[in-house]
Amino acid sequence: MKPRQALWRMVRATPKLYVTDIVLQLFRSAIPLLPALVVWKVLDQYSHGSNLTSGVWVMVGLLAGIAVARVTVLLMSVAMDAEVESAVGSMLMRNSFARILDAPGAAALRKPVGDVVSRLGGDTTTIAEMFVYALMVAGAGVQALLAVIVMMTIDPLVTLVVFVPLAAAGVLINLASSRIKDYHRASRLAAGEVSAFLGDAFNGVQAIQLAGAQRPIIARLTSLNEQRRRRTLRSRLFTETFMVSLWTNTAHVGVGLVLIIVAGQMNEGTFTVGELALFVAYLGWIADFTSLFSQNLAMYKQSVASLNRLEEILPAGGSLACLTTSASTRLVDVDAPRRVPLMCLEVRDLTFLHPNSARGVHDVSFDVQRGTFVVVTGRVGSGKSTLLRSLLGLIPLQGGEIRWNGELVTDPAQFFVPPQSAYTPQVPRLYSDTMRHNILLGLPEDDERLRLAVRSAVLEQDIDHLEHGLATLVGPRGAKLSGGQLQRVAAARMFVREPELLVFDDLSSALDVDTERRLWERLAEVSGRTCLAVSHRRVAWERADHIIVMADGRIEAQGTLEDVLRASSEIKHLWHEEGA
Ligand SMILES: Nc1ncnc2c1ncn2[C@@H]1O[C@H](COP(=O)(O)OP(=O)(O)OP(=O)(O)O)[C@@H](O)[C@H]1O
Repeated sequence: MKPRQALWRMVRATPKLYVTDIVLQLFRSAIPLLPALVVWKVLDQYSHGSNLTSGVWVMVGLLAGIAVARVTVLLMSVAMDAEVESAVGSMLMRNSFARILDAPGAAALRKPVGDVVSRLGGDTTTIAEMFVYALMVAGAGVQALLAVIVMMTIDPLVTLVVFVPLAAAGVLINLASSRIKDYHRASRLAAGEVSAFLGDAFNGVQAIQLAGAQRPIIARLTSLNEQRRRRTLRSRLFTETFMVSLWTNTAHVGVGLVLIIVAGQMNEGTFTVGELALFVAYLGWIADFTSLFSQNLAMYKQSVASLNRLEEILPAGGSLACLTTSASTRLVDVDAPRRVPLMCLEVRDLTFLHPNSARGVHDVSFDVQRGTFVVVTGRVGSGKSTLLRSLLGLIPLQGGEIRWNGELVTDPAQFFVPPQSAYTPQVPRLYSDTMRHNILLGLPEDDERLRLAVRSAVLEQDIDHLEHGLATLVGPRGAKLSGGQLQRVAAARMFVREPELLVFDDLSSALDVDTERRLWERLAEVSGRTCLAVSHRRVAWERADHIIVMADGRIEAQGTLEDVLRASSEIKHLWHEEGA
């Protein structure tokens, strides 16, 4: 789909809004033409010897009435402009978000987070402003047309002369239009690079400090900022200063030409003072239209660049068509899935290889029965996380099938969410909010349920020691908590949802042995809980009903602890390492 078609699709999505705005724009533009008409007629009557006293009062009355109408329409149309701007901006943001969130959970963004945020903010604003300007230009165009018609009825020759310099400027602007797009693209790219760099720097503050790399980081930021400054300045100078001044000055040349041509006619009495007043006033409006038109042309070119930039952040398969669709998205009409009590989860020949390393998991098959504790173990890089992620639909399955009580799960990403399952990744994400809100994450307040979840996650003592308990703010991404606390807040977030299947990816990395042991003990306190957990600790293996040992992306052995200790050299190795 071409950008032009995509923009038109957005108009068709909410036609009433645009029609209302354009009607208001027509009034907003037509009313300012009236004062010059009044002044023209009054001055002409005066030139023909009428009494000015009564005419002045009529003129004042009419001008006052026009002024009131003008202000009223102006206020209404400004309010409607804001509606259009927010409709366009929110449609683009909502659709971009919906597509990004529709991608498998663990799929990486196509651009750094900072750059994505910059595009969602800056580029959507560029497009939304272009729409508002386009509607203003439509009104101003009708205004200019009406002005030209009135001027033509007075003196066609003088009117045509005015357009010669404007036409020349139009050709110049057309020649420059591709440069406008390139300059805008370069300036937005530089802004995105600064945001992306800042995002990465904030994420890696500790690494930067440990490496003593503050100076080079600041130097790099300074150079990126300088590049952004230069490119933004070039883009603005070219579009705003050069183009606007070209149009406005050309219009002024037109006024000069009118004055030169009509000077002789006024002497002869064929061009009146009233007509001159009207020409000068209307030329001003025509100049405004041409200036607005040139700005809008520039904005259109910038919007095309911005639309392409938004398209670039969509996951594979995303296009301009999905950015500009008016169909409601999952973001607004998502329904909580119906609980389907788990009896047996069957995984058969599950395969996923990471595209850039060709490593992952091959032909993995196992069962998880209701109420059992299944532990996945293996050395670093043996495929444990990939196994959990592909099972849960966070990365797309390349082969194999998953059955829940015998029924094929066709879309794991949609299915493996609460109340069916909940998952704690190796590095859980918390939000800059209170501990309570991080655990509930939108669930209705229920103190008893919360207390049980906190107990199951072995978090109660930590909360008792915090000054504000559950109301403690955890800081950005939970930065005020230790790694172990962070893991357990995320675990409590799972428990409070009481899912059919609890999935943990490697609590051992952040918890000491004793805390991990207590967590598995508490897991068993509530009967019927089913859990699939990655762990390489004896405390987990000893409680496990079933152990899956991974080696090089395949299952080396599975069964009870006794079974796997007999059959697997991997777990023997890990067992001795653990003991040591
Ligand atoms: N995003 C990725 N791109 C390319 N290869 C990857 C990616 N993630 C993992 N791998 C590779 O896939 C294999 C399995 O990785 P995985 O993270 O599943 O192992 P793991 O057993 O969970 O390791 P750990 O104990 O360190 O968490 C490894 O060889 C790893 O290098």
